[in-house]
Amino acid sequence: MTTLSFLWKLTRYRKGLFLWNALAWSLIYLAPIVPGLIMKQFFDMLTGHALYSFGIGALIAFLLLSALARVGFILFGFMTDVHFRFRLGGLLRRNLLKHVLKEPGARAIPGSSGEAISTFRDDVEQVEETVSWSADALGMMLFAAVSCFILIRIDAQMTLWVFLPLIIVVTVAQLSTAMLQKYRAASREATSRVTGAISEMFSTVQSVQVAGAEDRVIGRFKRLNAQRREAMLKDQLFTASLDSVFSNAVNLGTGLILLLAAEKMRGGGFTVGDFALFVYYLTFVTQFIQNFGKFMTYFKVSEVAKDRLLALLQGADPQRLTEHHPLYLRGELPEPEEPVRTKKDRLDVLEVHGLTYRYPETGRGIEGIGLRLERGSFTVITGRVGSGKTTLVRTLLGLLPKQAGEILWNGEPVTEPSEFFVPPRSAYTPQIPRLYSDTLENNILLGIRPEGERLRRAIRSAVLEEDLERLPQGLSTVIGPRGVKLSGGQAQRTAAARMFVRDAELLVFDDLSSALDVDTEWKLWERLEEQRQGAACLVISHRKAALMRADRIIVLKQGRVDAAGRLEELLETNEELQKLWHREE
Ligand SMILES: Nc1ncnc2c1ncn2[C@@H]1O[C@H](COP(=O)(O)OP(=O)(O)OP(=O)(O)O)[C@@H](O)[C@H]1O
Repeated sequence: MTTLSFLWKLTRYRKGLFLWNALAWSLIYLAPIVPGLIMKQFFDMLTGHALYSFGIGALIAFLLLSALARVGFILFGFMTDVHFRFRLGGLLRRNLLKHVLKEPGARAIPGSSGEAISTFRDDVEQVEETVSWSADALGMMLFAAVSCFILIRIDAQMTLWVFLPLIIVVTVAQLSTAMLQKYRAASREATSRVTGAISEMFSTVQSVQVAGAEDRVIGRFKRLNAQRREAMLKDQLFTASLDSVFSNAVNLGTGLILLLAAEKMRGGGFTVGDFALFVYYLTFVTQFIQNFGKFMTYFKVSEVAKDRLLALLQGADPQRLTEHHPLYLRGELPEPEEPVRTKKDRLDVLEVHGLTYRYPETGRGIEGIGLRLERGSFTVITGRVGSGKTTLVRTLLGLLPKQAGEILWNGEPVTEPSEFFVPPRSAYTPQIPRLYSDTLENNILLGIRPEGERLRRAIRSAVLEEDLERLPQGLSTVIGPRGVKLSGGQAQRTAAARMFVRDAELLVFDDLSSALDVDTEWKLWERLEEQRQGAACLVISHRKAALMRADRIIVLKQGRVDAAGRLEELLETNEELQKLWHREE
């Protein structure tokens, strides 16, 4: 997608608003034409060259009126501009966020969250700026055309001297854009790395303290800042140099005009009013040249911004970035849609054949996994640390992109696991639950409104009801960023309640019980048994409470299925399971 078509598609999102904006800014830029002509009239009146004769009072009234009209246009222009660019930025951020939330978890963003935030903030703002400046560019061009017409009629040669600097500036700007783009990309990259480091530091405070790595972390942060300073300096220096080229070219032109005008006035073919008009318009022509250069710079820089925005899409259709969707800026927000359960969603049997995923960085992962889950079954995946348990469930659920294998839901192939394995078909609790700084209730519900007793039942199944009584405001307790006000076990059970309240057909637990004491874990599995109404459970665990309950155990070793069967047989035949079992003892 070219930058021009990208910006054009965005502009079309609010055509009407853009037209109003373009009209307002055209009027703002055209407005100085009028006082220029009034001034010419005034000086020609003084020297007796005036075509029409007005009193001084009338001229002052004209000047005041034109100034007032310009103030009105500016007010209107700023209003349309703010509304227009806010919607454009909103659309871009909405489309990006929608894409990020739809991608499989492991692929959601290509870099760190800090880098993504910098793209959401700075690059979107850059694009807004460019589109908003296109209205200015239009207004400036109109002013150039009209003033040029008036000035050429007075003196064509002089007019050339006004516009000559413009041609120089445009050429210089064109020639240097490639370099500017390079410096801008480098400075944005360096800023992203600094933001990324800040977000990493905040999210790993405890690990840094435990490892005693404060000095090294700060050292790295300082190095990143030094790199950013260097990149920013180059970027700013180059931009400022380009600016000074623009303004000096214009100053040079001004000097030439003054020399030429003096000569012509002595000859008598040029009135004082003409001179006043040239000098007056020159100020605006200067602004025009500088601003037009600025617009061209913005245009080039927005190419960098566009590329960084597209990088967040990770190869998805670029058109997704500019698709037109409502933003709901006024009135009530639409209710989130609760998934409707259909007959096809019911799980009778889930089969997996030859499932493979290897992490590109380490070449480790899972290879050729097969499994079969029937309605109401309880399957445990077990194995040593690093044997591939988490990779298996994440690949099955589409949170990692499978590299080979087939997944069949009631015999039907699942083509997009990341879109398919969501409630009401499936719900998942990861090893480390993701909780938010909100109330416990909102953390469990995440926007849905369960009817009747569903929430209370989910809380009971997750063995959370006693904790609720002890929390100061029960379900309305705000649990702090990432749920820091909860214990590890409470956080895991909150995540479990979030899963249970969705009444899914397939419940996937990744080591849910790792932070639970033995009694609580027994209670949890027992209550789940009473409540789950035919849902199949896929549970990663090496704990006895889960293994003893399993209809089928799958033992993983180095990414492959080492053995599968019931506990009693495996305890006799499988060495891996024997070791895990005895370690538990
Ligand atoms: N993000 C990653 N990038 C590269 N390699 C990874 C990544 N995550 C895991 N691995 C590797 O893949 C293999 C399987 O990891 P996985 O997390 O699936 O094991 P696991 O059995 O779930 O371990 P645990 O019991 O610690 O949760 C391991 O060798 C691990 O080093």
